[in-house]
Formats: sequence, structure tokens, C-alpha cells
Amino acid sequence: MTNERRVLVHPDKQALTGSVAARFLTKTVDIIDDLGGANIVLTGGTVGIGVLQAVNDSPARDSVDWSKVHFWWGDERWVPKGDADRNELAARQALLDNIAVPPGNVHPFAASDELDDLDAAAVAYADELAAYAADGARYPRFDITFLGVGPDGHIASLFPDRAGIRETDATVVAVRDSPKPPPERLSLTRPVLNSSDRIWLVLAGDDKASALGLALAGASYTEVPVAGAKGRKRTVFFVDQDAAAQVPANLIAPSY
Ligand SMILES: O=C1O[C@H](COP(=O)(O)O)[C@@H](O)[C@H](O)[C@H]1O
Repeated sequence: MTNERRVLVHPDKQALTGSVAARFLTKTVDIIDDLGGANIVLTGGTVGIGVLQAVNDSPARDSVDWSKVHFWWGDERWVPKGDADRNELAARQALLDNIAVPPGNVHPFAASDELDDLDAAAVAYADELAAYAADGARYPRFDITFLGVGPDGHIASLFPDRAGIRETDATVVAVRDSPKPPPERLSLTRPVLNSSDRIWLVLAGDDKASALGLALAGASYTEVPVAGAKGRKRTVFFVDQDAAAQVPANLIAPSY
């Protein structure tokens, strides 16, 4: 098995989200068969939530034993629990509220009306990760990590030329200077994201083409964070044609 990065191009965003949803359902069933359970890291963003909606709409949705799946988040915006900006809320509305996942298997970051302090929320999530880790580890084995990608190349809440993307010690960072609103956020760090067996990046639209092209051309991950995303076994970019506009043809794998 190779862990080279692959780019799978789809005609449009709807085809992309449907295809990723189908793969996700099949792969999750396989992971549960092999390992007894699955840890999935979710993303916010338009395509990430579109994938969850497509999973929800799939006739195969209930082929997964959701009681064996734990859901985590790669990042969260520091807003109140019911705020429309919250990645957790969007994921719950798109999928999690509609499947038989036990509440204790869902691991959201704290919200700004639950804890006073952003640093305390980062520590709380680091503790939650550690509570589900194998002996001696600081976070669980992650099977699939979804990442959206911003037009500036950010992944999770790790932004270009900010401290978070350089962090290699902490598992969770408090972000206070996000160039994309809201400014305060929480994020897993790059080593934790990259510990995942599979990273599935999901992005669509011509505003993402430059970041994707630069990342695949070898840009520095401190300048284009998506360039530094690499899973232990697989790293797949699921993109639409618009986002793929600057991807070298030799990197595009057949997707069907
Ligand atoms: O703020 C965020 O943005 C990115 C990408 O979002 P998109 O709407 O441009 O696809 C997302 O991956 C991240 O989780 C989120 O907090």
C-alpha cells in the first residue's frame, strides 16, 4: 500500500459529496469489521457538511453500526453552543441527530457559553482525547480524518503563517488570530491530524484552485497549511473540476 497523495476529480460538488459519502459508508463498515470500532474526525465548511448531508441522504446510511463509531472534530469556532457558526451544530443537523450514535460517542469541543476561557477549552479537549487513547498515547487511533480547505490553504483552524500550524508539542491549540471570522477557535494540531490512518480532504470551487495547486507543487506547509496534510496510510483529495484547475495532470487519478 502506498501513502502517496491522490487527487480524485469529480464533475461538480454534488457528485463529489455523493461519491465521498458512498466511500465513507463502505470504508466505515470495513473498519468496524476489522477493528471493532471507528474514530472519525469531522470538519466544518461547505463541502465537509455537504458530505455529511449526503451520508444522511444515502439509502446505505444505516448499514453502519453507528454505536461503534466515535466522532471527533478537527476544529471548532469559539461561539455559543447554538450559534450557526458552530461546526458541531452543522454536523448534528446534517447527520448526527439522525443516526443511532450514542451521545457519549460524540466528542465536540466546548462552546464559549460552556467554558469561560479558550485556553481551558483547549486543555479540556486535550484531556478528552487522552481519555480515549491507548496506554501511553495522547489521542485515539483515528481512522478517517476529514479536512476542508480554505481559499488561503488553511486546514482545520491552522492558518498560514500563524503559530498554530507550527505547533508540534500540544495536541490542541487555542487560536486567537484567525484571519477568517470568528477570530477565536480551537484546533487539533498538525501531528494529531496526520496521525490519522486516512486523511480525506474535501474541497470544491475555483477559489480553492490556487491553494490546492500550490500544495501539490510542494509549497511550505507554514505558508499553505494543506501542503502539510498527510495521513499514515492514505491521503486523498476529493475535489471538483473547478478546484482541480491548477493540479498537474499527472497527479490526477481516475476516480470512477
Ligand atoms: O472555518 C473553517 O473553514 C474550513 C473550510 O471551509 P469552506 O467553507 O471554505 O469549505 C473548514 O475546513 C474548517 O473546519 C472551518 O472551521
